[in-house]
Amino acid sequence: MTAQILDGKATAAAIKSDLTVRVAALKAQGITPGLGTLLVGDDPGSRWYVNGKHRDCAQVGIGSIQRELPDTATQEEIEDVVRELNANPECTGYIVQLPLPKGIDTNRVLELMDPAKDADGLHPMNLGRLVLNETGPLPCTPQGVVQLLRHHDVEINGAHVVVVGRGVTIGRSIPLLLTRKSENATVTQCHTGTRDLSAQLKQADIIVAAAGVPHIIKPEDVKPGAAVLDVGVSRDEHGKIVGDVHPGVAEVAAWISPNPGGVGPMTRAQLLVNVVEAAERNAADAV
Ligand SMILES: Nc1nc(=O)c2c([nH]1)NC[C@@H]1CN(c3ccc(C(=O)N[C@@H](CCC(=O)O)C(=O)O)cc3)C=[N+]21
Repeated sequence: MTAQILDGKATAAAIKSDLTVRVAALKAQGITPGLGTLLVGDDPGSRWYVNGKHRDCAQVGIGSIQRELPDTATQEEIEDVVRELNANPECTGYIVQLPLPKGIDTNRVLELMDPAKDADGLHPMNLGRLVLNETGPLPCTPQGVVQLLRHHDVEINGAHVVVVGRGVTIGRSIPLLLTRKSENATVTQCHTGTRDLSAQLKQADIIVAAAGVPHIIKPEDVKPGAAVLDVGVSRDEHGKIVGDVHPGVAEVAAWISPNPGGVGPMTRAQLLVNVVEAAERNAADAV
């Protein structure tokens, strides 16, 4: 058996074409959504991701506001840009590209953001709203995972999902999304303290691998017919992406997300969804 592909590129393209229509409707009401990005330092990977986000914006008609600081920037200088983006009416949503340089208090920066402009869904207010089942921007990669499953009609209702990883941006919020009544999954969260990861994985109908450990998910640990999502991004010595999922898993699983081409494009699409939905909420509030 060879697994079917959870095609993140195609799914993201479908989401973007829907957003193009919604952005046009907002513009007809005199509202142009604008995504701001703050990039601190000149890590080439981070720069590439930020540029990709602005390319996506151009495709769907969202404006771009780019801010950059050198990696020597102080906490104060970073917070000044955050205050500027909070106040800037052209910026309807923004992200502070993570990670920030060593010595910067990231949580303080995130808390200073206007929660109504939080395009990443990582502000404490918005993570709290998620816990409380209130509407708000959702964390991009976790919601990208949910949408990728939904788009391919993979049964989530009643499924046993095993998440590997507990990082703040991804692993920690995936169970919050998947255990909502609308998704109705049963979730086991595994991490480096899990005693017998292999035994947990063998129980899973759906595996979400967000450990950042190359090939931690091996074919012998996957139940035949499972869906496996590869969120991990490590690099080999040639700079090529190595995921958390061993390629042999494709022979056992029913569904697999390629990496690249799976969860990455979905993360970017969800960022745009958050920007457009925030603008739609503002438009509704203004009436
Ligand atoms: N505040 C903040 N929000 C983020 O969402 C955020 C961040 N900081 N810091 C860095 C990570 C990384 N990230 C990616 C997004 C898309 C792809 C993506 O589209 N990748 C493509 C191509 C990958 C390649 O070839 O290099 C793919 O998977 O097909 C990858 C990585 C968002 N991040």
